[in-house]
Amino acid sequence: MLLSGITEGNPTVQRRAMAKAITLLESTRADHRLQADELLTALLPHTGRALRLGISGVPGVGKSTFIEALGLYLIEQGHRVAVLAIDPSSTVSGGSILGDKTRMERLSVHERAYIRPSPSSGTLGGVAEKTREAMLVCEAAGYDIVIVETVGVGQSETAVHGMTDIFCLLQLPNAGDELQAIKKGVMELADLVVINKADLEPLAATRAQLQIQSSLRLLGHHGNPEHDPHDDRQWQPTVVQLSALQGQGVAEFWQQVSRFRQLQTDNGRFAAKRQRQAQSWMWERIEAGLRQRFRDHPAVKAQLDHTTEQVLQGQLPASTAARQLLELFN
Ligand SMILES: Nc1nc2c(ncn2[C@@H]2O[C@H](COP(=O)(O)OP(=O)(O)OP(=O)(O)O)[C@@H](O)[C@H]2O)c(=O)[nH]1
Repeated sequence: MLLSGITEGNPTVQRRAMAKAITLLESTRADHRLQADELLTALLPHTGRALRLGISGVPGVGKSTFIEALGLYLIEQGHRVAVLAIDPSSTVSGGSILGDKTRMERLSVHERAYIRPSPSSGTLGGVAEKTREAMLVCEAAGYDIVIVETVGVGQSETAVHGMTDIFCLLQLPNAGDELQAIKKGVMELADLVVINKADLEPLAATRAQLQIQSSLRLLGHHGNPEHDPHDDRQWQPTVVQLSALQGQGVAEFWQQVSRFRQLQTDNGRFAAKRQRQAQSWMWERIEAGLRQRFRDHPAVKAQLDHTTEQVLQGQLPASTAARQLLELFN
């Protein structure tokens, strides 16, 4: 029922089915998880056709303004747009700052848009897993552009980068910010850097664009040794200027995204990246699952505190402790 509601339902039925499916995916009950896995497997043949776009940037850089402008532009072009979010703070506070519907007032009420806030509990890995699964639901429902948004802090950017086809980093025009991004290692993740609020400081925006463009050339794409900065059949990370507030530069931004898609499809990297992502996703979840089972194992549970204390007191080498605990798990 849920399956046909998602793939074939009229807009109202579909929206309800999507919300139900995503709630099911986010549930922690074991029986729900079984149903969710069945649903995902059934949905899989209907997925994979959307473009998955990751967007990050520090609070205040203009993500919501940009996503709203981009979303409305894409809808005008005939697309259907889903917006999902990974908010690391939600895992701590239980509340979500991202994906709040009031932030994108026009987009959120549009019938060709679907906006879902960040799942609000669990580890970052868990939250990312649920978002990735929600993305599949959106794709099965025929949304051909899926935007996954995150704030420019911590590991959440790596998570979003790991589930999207193209990763865009929003930056402010004033100098200095780009250096921070380079330091944090986020710049290497970016396929496309957007200097937003270019209307406020046009000169600074141009300066930032040039600076970042040359840093990106130095960094090499994603630290990938196979990347050749002179090969025009490969995507070269690009910097664009934009004013989300005035809607200026949105079409140019989309042109770049389309060029990325075309180029990377032609050279085989688009498909290869998705395969790599699926594989590392599988391993990440296996590792997370094993860690949880290890912690829940009765014999390990009984011994863990004591052994940890011994390691802390310098009475037992950490590696020996690990071996002993793993022995108990066996
Ligand atoms: N001048 C100008 N202001 C902008 C532009 N884009 C966004 N703003 C303003 O910047 C402020 C922050 O924008 P948001 O879109 O809420 O920023 P955000 O990054 O989504 O921030 P959070 O929603 O807190 O994560 C708002 O007051 C916007 O109106 C722009 O291109 N030019």
